[in-house]
Amino acid sequence: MPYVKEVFEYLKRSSPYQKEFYQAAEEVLESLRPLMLKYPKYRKHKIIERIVEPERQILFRVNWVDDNGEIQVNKGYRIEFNSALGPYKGGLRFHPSVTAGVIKFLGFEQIFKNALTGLQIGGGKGGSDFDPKGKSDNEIMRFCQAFMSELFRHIGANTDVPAGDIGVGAREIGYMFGMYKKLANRYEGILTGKSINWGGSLVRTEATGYGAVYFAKYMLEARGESLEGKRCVVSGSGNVAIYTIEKLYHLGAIPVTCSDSNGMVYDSEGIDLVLLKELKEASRQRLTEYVKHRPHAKYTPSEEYPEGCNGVYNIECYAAFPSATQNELNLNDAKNLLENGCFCVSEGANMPSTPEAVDLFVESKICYGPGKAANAGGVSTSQLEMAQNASMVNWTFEEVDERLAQIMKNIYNSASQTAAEFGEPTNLVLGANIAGFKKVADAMIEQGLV
Ligand SMILES: NC(=O)C1=CN([C@@H]2O[C@H](COP(=O)(O)OP(=O)(O)OC[C@H]3O[C@@H](n4cnc5c(N)ncnc54)[C@H](OP(=O)(O)O)[C@@H]3O)[C@@H](O)[C@H]2O)C=CC1
Ligand SMILES: O=C(O)CCC(=O)C(=O)O
Repeated sequence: MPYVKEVFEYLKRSSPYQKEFYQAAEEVLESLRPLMLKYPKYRKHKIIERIVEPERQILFRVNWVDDNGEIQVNKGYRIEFNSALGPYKGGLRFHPSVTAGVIKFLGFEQIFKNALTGLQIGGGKGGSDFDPKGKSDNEIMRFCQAFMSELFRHIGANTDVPAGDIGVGAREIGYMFGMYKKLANRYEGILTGKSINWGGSLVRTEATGYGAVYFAKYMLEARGESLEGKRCVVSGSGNVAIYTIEKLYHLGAIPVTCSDSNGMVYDSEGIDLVLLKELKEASRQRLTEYVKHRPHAKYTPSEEYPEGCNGVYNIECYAAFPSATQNELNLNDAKNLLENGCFCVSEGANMPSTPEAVDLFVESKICYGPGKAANAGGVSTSQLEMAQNASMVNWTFEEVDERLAQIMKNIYNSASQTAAEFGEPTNLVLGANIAGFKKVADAMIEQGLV
């Protein structure tokens, strides 16, 4: 269909140098071909042309002072992509690799992910090229305050509700919330991922990792399989990776790897979760420390990974949980996984697999859960936090966890039923993209040209 191609060419011309955004947009647009043929109304209302343009993009300067008294300057971003289904919702990423194109890809994915949850949340994302690594706690606080001193005028409990992502966890959310409260003179739910002591929800910390494992469980159950007793590989060692590992243990699986940007750990006896939490959540150390406490485990620096490969995906496993960052799993990695018997890939990270790797997973008909479906547990639980804030109640851990599991099941059902409706029952990329798009597109039509 030349129409989709034209929109894609337009995007490249009008938003130059945003390769991650083109990648995310191309995957969605390609999936939409059968839907566009079946329902001409989407073309009539120019939904594709409208949905690829953010409703608003905010780019701002962030000045702050480091511990040596030097002035530092970073870029801040918030993209308010689509509000057809509710207030803009999506995390903030602090990482030196952040660019306008990275934030745009993340915001674009967020529209469809949030729609899939079935909850009333629109799509947004934000962040900064600030590098939290090696910064003192005071530097982190001053940066977060400076960032919020501009962001506060754009967000609101019913307007735009950011949360965490790479480099933004409970500590950063706390500092940003404090600054918002001071500037706005209001105590309200303008961020999620807050501490339990002052408005957070139980399970939000665990939600993305738990959700990715629940999603794998539902994909496998549909094929008469399970994770019990199975060896699994996990990449990353941040929030998503840690709670993926935790839930894998709950289900009787054996997670044997984790990684950071410098290298990976292979622990054939299973990752020591208490140790990993201590190293990453409490003392913020590198994974090289892990093997000092677990001498039988093997640490491989990333320079020693087989050429063109991510070492994590070279380990024999039944299921893989990419939980670090975009494009961390390429075609070589996908081939290695399949050759080593991997039958299930559930993406905790956003767009961790390259397009060639995605194609191979889809062709091979393994259980493949794309990020916008498999990692939607985080944002879903953020919405549960918003619901608790709005009604001034607190739900128990079990209550939130049950709702999370049910939401992940609904997402799986919606993606797989849509995939079946369009003639490719195992293709959850197709199913997730069409199901998410349709919800947003119908809302856009019903709300008129705004
Ligand atoms: N937190 C959430 O609720 C959600 C997160 N996600 C996605 O999950 C992924 C992980 O996020 P999260 O766990 O929150 O972030 P964290 O900052 O807690 O952890 C990120 C982990 O990924 C590693 N990593 C980051 N960048 C790279 C890179 N370029 N190469 C190799 N490793 C890298 C980090 O290693 P190092 O410390 O060395 O940088 C770290 O181990 C991201 O894709 C995020 O968008 C998706 C949905 C919700
Ligand atoms: O919890 C949220 O609002 C957003 C989580 C997020 O950034 C994501 O789903 O990628």
